Amino acid sequence: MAPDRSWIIGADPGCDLVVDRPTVSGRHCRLERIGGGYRVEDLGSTNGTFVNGRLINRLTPVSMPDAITLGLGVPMPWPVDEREDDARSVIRIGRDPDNDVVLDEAVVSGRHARILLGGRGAVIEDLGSSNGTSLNAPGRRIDRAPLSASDVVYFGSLAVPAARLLSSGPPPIGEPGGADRPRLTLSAPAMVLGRGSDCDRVLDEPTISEHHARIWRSGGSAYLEDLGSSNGTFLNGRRLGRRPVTVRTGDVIGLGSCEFAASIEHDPARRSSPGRVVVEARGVGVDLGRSTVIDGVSMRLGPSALVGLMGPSGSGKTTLLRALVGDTRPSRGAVLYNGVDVHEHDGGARRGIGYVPQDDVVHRELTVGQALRFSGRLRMPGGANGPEVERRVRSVLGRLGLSDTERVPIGPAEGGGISGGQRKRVNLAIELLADPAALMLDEPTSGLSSEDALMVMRLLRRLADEGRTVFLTIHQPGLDAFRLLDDLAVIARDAGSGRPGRLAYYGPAYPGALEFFEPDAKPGVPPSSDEILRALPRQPADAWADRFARSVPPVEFASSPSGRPPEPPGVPPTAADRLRHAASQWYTLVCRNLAIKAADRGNTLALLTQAPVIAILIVLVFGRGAAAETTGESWPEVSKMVGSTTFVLGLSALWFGCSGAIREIVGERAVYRRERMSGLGLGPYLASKFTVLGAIGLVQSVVLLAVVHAGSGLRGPLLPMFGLLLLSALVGVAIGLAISAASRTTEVAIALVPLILLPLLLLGGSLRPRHDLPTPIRQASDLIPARWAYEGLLTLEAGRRPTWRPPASVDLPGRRPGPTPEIRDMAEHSFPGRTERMGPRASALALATMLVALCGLIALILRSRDGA
Ligand SMILES: Nc1ncnc2c1ncn2[C@@H]1O[C@H](COP(=O)(O)OP(=O)(O)OP(=O)(O)O)[C@@H](O)[C@H]1O
Repeated sequence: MAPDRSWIIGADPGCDLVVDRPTVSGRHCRLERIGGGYRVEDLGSTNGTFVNGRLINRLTPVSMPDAITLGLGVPMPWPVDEREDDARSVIRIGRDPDNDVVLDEAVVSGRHARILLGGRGAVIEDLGSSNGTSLNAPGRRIDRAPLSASDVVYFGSLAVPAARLLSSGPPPIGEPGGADRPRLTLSAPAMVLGRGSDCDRVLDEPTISEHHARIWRSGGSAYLEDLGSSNGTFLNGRRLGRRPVTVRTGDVIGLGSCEFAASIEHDPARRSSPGRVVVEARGVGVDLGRSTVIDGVSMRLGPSALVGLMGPSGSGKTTLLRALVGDTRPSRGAVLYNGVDVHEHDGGARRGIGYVPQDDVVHRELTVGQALRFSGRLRMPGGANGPEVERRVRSVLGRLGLSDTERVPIGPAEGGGISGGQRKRVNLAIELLADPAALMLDEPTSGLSSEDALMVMRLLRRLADEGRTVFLTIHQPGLDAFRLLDDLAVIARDAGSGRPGRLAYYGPAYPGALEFFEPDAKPGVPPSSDEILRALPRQPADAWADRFARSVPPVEFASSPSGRPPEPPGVPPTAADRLRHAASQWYTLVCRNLAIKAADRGNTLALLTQAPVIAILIVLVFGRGAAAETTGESWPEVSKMVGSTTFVLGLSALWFGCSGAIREIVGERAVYRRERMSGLGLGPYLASKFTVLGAIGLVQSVVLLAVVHAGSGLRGPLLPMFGLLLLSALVGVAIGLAISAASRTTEVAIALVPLILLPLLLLGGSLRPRHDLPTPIRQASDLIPARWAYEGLLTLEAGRRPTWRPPASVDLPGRRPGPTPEIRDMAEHSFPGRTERMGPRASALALATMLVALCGLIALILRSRDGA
């Protein structure tokens, strides 16, 4: 009898029903409608056609409730016309608020598409949208196509994983899986089934084990797992192995001799905003130093997806993450954020991404509340005002369970600070202040206990469910944490080969990744993410990468910006706006610096006491040797005292400035780097450092001069001397900041100190008079700020000592013969041609020039590190 109608089903585009899966053959099977029923025939496919778990080799009668699978577990889609009556529910998708899934994006039409959910799978239909609906690549437009959870649907150019859409549908109408089977409804995140009284669903049947199976929801899908039962767990007639399998509404779950129809209830949080951001890596390669760390990485991070990145230590996870957030510029390829190249558009795109680096991006001296408020003022878009920042800080603290720690200093934990897990959450909280649409985190669970790690992962799961794209590097997560991931990316790199890390896998995390790497299945041992890392060394990284590339269709990218640009093009800021913004950043940073100094009492006390202590020491060492008339000292004694005292004065001011600044930048490098990515200006940053350190230098200069001037009997004019000391202190600050900016660690910065201090001493002009130095060294000494401070202070002092004459017997070596062996002579001798008018001016000018040059140098160093 001839069929009424027939459909060819397979992977070839010309088939009536296209199922584009690696295990499905080009023309896989034929479905026929005949009379009131259907029959199916395999067309010589490689992997076979199965009906209710049995391989068929001839025309086999089937009906809609039968489980028909193509190759390795791919459900056969029913022709949509046939299924219309069978469709148990419809998910409407579009921009209009009355859709089941609302995608509030310009590229999405009001009523864009719908998904028909039937007993055996789903079909998506475009509803005549303006920008079309495509499947798995932006260009592959469809009017109607079968849909599975692993597909990515493009609404215009906005990509949304199908898993997210399928989990958003309304509850099915009618009895799933046939009216004759009892329904097994998953409404909680997880459910254990078995005979034991502690099970979530107690099934008192002799063929059911104490703890028989578990069913749980994760990342938009539901999974069924056998818990080592005696009589097995079945899904649509196939016995489960050790690994969990995806379960959908309508599937038939068999436990021992009992059968149930699965009904997966949907998570209402997923229904409104499946996400706004697509992050794409297009063939990204990064060279660092002389080695290529990663190469050819292409991936697309969909909206509201929680994606993990695993790989052996040193494989390039952090490098990839930093390229994705715009912190490291790829040597090859590009990173796009909603179609905008993050590295080309300096600000906007980058600022839309929340990035939590491995190192803390908080000052440990501050309390949790202070850290968040300062960060909020610096980072919240559009220069948010005080009440807005306050509201946002309170809301974020509450959401992350940190309200109780608001007044607790951040760290260290052993010094009464918050715990490691709380600190990770504070770092995350800082990012959430600006409500980013994408969040990238470098090892957010490292160093945490398994409970804390799970808590952080649950938090990230929630953030992804709210519509964010969340991407994190992770080392060997526990099974519960691993299950929370939607997708997993794995980087493989051959240890010691010098070859780059390659993308070895990117796809569903659990159990998909375990299946891909085919770890050794040990009966009774629960599967674990460690098996992936153990499997990697079995093949070279290139072999994994090739195998992965063969297993999935090549990634295609949107050719035009996909979705909403990261920052709506508003009115460009005027010069006045920019100035106001810079002033606000400067003010916030000054307040934060002061708060840190106030909290860091030990360090600040040391900074403030060093001036009086050193001043008293100078007086004690040199006594009143400079007050010649009163002590009756001889000429060389007095000139030596005056020379040494003025030299040590200038040197101390320089030193105070330098030592106060040496840790300032290097000590907060991670914070600076992160804030710079989110729009911190270099000008306000440097200005804030000079403001606070300059104020400290000012107090120190006043104390130093007051004590030494009075104690040693100096006669130089106070105000000009103070001006020179303050300038010296500022140059010292600039030297300290330059060392701090150039050093990778605080230890390196401190190790560089003698390199600075000793030339100041040796070439300053006091230990060895300048004119005695060989010519090149003398010329080099003009670059030494201590020499200028000395000249200025000495000539000021000389100007006030015109008449004193030493005993005739005294002779100063190298002194010009003549009758006036005054201190003026010594100044003239050391700095020929400088009068008491010229000397201080030349010194001030030289010091000011050095200050400006050093500021330029610090800015250059910091700028060169921006993209490093
Ligand atoms: N600035 C740099 N210059 C040269 N090589 C670098 C630089 N930064 C990192 N590398 C090298 O790149 C490789 C990858 O480093 P990366 O930190 O990305 O690895 P990872 O997978 O995150 O490691 P881990 O898991 O240990 O954190 C390492 O071999 C590292 O030594």
